[in-house]
Amino acid sequence: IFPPELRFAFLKFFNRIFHLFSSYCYFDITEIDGVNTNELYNAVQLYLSSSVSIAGNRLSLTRAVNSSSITFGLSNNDSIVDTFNNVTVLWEHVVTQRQTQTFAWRPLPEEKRGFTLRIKKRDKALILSSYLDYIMERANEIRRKNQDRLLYTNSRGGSLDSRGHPWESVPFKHPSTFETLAMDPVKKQQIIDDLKDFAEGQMFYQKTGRAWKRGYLLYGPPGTGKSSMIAAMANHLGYDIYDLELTEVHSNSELRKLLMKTSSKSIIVIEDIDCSINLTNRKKNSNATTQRSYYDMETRPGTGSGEESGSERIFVFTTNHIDKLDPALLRSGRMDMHIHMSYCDFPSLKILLKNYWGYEEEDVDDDVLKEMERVVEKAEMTPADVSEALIKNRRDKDRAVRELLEDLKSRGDGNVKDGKLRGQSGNLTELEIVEEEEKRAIDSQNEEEDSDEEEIEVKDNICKD
Ligand SMILES: Nc1ncnc2c1ncn2[C@@H]1O[C@H](COP(=O)(O)OP(=O)(O)OP(=O)(O)O)[C@@H](O)[C@H]1O
Ligand SMILES: [Mg+2]
Repeated sequence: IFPPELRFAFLKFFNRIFHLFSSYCYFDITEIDGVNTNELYNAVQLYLSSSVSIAGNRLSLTRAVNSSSITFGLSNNDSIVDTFNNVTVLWEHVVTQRQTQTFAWRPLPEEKRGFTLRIKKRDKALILSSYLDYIMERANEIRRKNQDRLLYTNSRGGSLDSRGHPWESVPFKHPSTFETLAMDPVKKQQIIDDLKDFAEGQMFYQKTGRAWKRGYLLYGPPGTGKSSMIAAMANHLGYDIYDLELTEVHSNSELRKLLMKTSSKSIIVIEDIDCSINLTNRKKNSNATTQRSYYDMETRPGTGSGEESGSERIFVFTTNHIDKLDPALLRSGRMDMHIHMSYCDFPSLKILLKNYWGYEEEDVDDDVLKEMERVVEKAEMTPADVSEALIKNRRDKDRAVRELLEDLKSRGDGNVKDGKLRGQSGNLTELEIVEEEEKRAIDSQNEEEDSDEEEIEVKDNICKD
């Protein structure tokens, strides 16, 4: 009845009035912007799939290629509430049918999808840009965590692949997590907290002008979980692992190339660092410095990947013999945390019982548990040994536990008899002497570190002034 022009004008007018009185503003984020895919759309989708307490009763599920996890999403025309900095916003997923195209170079999907964000007008300035930044950041993180990890190795001894990369990669599927890692829970939590502070510390590193890196030294006998710890770190953070085989590196420039080709948010691992040293010492001049400088080198401006403060790297070194390490390697700034992985103690034993048998503390006979607590440290069994004992009798849990206890007892008695442990007299045994020496070596390093740190602080202050 009305001519279309009039109808349109009326609608426009009505809309304007409506918006004038509405206390909300709306932002449309369409999936396809012109012909390009809108990155923000994907980010919002990922973000909503994880961080919002999902209350909608219809969710869509997706699983990406190369991923082992499933993500939830908002179904068509559903909405969801989110809060950011105490501001509440509403997201709506809007899906409409697209008009059929007669011809297009690149056919568009039949449905037109988009998110509409509703924010109170008075909150707009407060949060909009920081909220969107936050969403992009979270989405990247989720993307990384959903993807399977990669393990890179330099076993080709310096030769490059067809694309000029010195690293070879395979999917990394180590199941170890901090939950399954058997070690003192307090120490474990310290490490988790340290990783968290580091991963979230970009601002700190930028502000202080320090390279965004952290070094961990894991030491202890074989089978105590050093490699498992590295896997747990990678799984926890969602980082890839670069397993750097130093014996395959022939020069500093080669090492530099390798380090330059590592990506940000990765863990660079150098296992058995004491063995690498023995080997490299043979060729004195070029390589004696190698083991020390790889850690420093990567972070010097101009030698890194070119995006210094934004590129985040964790170095992990492992050794069975901390006493054989070059003292300079233990010095300030090179290792931020020394982590002693040791024989199975009672808390670790309980974790292993839970891993393998699903045992909670109350499931195991009280007397057996007490007996285990009494003997486990004397037995000096590694978590690897205990794990082995636990899976030996897969079909008979009770028997497995009984046999493990017997095993612990006999080893413990043997150790006491051989005088390997602290005897009645309180004298230190051979083993403990080694441990004491390790501790002393580290303590003296720490002291040096402290004084070095003071020096750095002074320098920092001078710079500030
Ligand atoms: N702390 C632990 N928590 C859980 N499982 C462990 C632990 N330590 C060892 N294990 C078990 O033993 C196996 C071997 O351990 P892992 O390779 O981590 O030891 P390692 O300290 O790296 O030894 P090496 O010095 O020989 O490299 C692991 O795959 C795991 O099943
Ligand atoms: Mg190992």
